[in-house]
Amino acid sequence: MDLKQMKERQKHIRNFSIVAHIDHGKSTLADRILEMTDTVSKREMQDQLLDSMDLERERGITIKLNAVELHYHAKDGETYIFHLIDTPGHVDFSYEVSRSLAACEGAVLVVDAAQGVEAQTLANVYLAIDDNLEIVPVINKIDLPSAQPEVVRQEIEDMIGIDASEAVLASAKVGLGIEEMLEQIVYNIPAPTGDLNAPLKALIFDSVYDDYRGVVLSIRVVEGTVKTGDRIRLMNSNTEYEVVEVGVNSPKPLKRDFLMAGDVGYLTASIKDIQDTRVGDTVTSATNPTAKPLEGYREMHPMVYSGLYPTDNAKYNDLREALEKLQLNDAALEFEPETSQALGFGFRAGFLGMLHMDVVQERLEREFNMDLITTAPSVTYDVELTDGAHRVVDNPSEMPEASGIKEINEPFVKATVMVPNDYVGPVMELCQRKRGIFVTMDYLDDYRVNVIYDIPLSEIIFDFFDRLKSSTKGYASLDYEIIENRPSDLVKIDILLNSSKVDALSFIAHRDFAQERARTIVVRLKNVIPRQNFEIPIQAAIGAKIIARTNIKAYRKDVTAKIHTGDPDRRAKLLDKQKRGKKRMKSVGTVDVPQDAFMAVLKTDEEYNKK
Ligand SMILES: Nc1nc2c(ncn2[C@@H]2O[C@H](COP(=O)(O)OP(=O)(O)OP(=O)(O)O)[C@@H](O)[C@H]2O)c(=O)[nH]1
Repeated sequence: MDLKQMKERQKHIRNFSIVAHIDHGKSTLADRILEMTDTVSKREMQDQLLDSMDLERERGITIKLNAVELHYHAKDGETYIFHLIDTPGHVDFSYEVSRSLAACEGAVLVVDAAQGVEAQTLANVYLAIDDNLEIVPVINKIDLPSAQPEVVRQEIEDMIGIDASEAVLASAKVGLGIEEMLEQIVYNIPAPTGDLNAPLKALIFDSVYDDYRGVVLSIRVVEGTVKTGDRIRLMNSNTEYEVVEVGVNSPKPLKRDFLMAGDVGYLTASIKDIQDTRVGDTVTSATNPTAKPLEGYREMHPMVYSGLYPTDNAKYNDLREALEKLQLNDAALEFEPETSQALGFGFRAGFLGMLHMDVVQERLEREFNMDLITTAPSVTYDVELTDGAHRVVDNPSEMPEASGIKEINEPFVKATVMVPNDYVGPVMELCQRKRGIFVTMDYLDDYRVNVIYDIPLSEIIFDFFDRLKSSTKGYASLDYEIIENRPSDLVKIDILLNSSKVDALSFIAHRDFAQERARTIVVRLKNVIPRQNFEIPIQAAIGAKIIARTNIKAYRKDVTAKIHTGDPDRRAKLLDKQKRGKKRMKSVGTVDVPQDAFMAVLKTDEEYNKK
């Protein structure tokens, strides 16, 4: 292809993302686009094709971003090359959103015609506006009887401040408005303009590890071109490789001769060392390098930490390898080795939020066959000691002795809850119960309010979101950002099983709630730890002072007798069942402790209320 042809091709490229609040229909809309552009044959069409991980399909949420190349035959008779980059909508994953937006010139903004603009719609669209992307508004789900497209159109104008007079009225479900949206993408989103003759400059916006090909980089070429055999350099890690293959996802990988400025595709170069590739890094030519790397991504910092331990201690190295591979396409995941007296060798891992934590744990179990014990999540505390020194504590068991502490500071977030008028009461009640400090309340229109509170992050990460949803019949939406550390009157509570302290069960609570919580937790532990042939006392203590206790009674008769059955098949089955049941248990001293026990600290309010 000569330069003139390349220039012509570049004019026909459109790079865009779809941004929306969770469940407003991004994935369904992406599926319709794939159909309309004949990218996938009907036979291959599987609902929500872009959500490639099983986990995503099961949970119905988009987590990893995916880029596909599509060809659209527009009404003007020309064929356009679309690169569609999917983005997640959940509050935990906004870092992924900013990654995909950096590879685009435009964004399709999807708003549910019945729900209207929600907290995450705003957060995500502002990321796009900050990046100077052209916005194509789409009002989706107009097939719903409760749809109010005109109200929502006005909302987009008032709340986001963009022109929505041309907003596409669509139904991804029944396939309405899809062509109009594709036409608007062609006309409203600008073609990329990167210099085709300049030295190669490409942004790594995602990467995955493939056993055969090594690291597969997802790149947006900003300037120049790249082809098989080129020597490339990763600028931040300062390593060089020879390109083995370039191509696009269509959505299956499709080999190409080259990628040029404006293209979004993949690149492999037999990169075996995962540490070398960093999302946000710039790829350039080793022989003719560009002077300055692209601006990387905003770094994301984990907010929640938990311990990950293999149930089988021999699997420690497998767990490390699995974490390294996951980290490759999950820039926000952090981990470091940790030892626990109770659990042995494992890792302390940092996550963006609870969903992120769940997803990582599930991926470790499914994709890497790990059997894990995870400890209750904790935030990071800044502890000022009496000698003036500061210590950062992300593991409750490492909290220094109370006598050595001057002050404990915990992270606070500014939480914005968008809710219909009628539910303001329950929302405020919930925020107060979670130690929230009221900031302000803004009426958005006649029926909706933004309620703003400063709340300790530790209260948000547990069950706040579930509670918010259930107390507002699902109408509230939440967005939050970390603001600062503030002093709180916090104490560490230790749990003793059979009189010995189990470090992995320690937790931090506000002094006013400590006793109540301790009581709840010992009862929960009693319910989840199986009886053994001796009595097991469970105690909760602050320092040397016991603040709650209960006992797990011993077995009365030998239930193992039950498996002495004559039928060998049946016996094998029973033993097998027993083995499986045992899997997610860890022997702590003389007591077998199941996974549930380590999460007991998370279940809070139901038990309080029951009392
Ligand atoms: N009635 C109706 N339902 C729709 C429409 N589009 C999507 N849905 C439904 O809305 C739900 C959410 O759709 P998704 O496409 O999974 O939403 P999403 O925004 O991709 O969600 P995340 O990927 O989790 O952020 C699904 O049950 C869809 O079937 C539509 O036009 N009309």
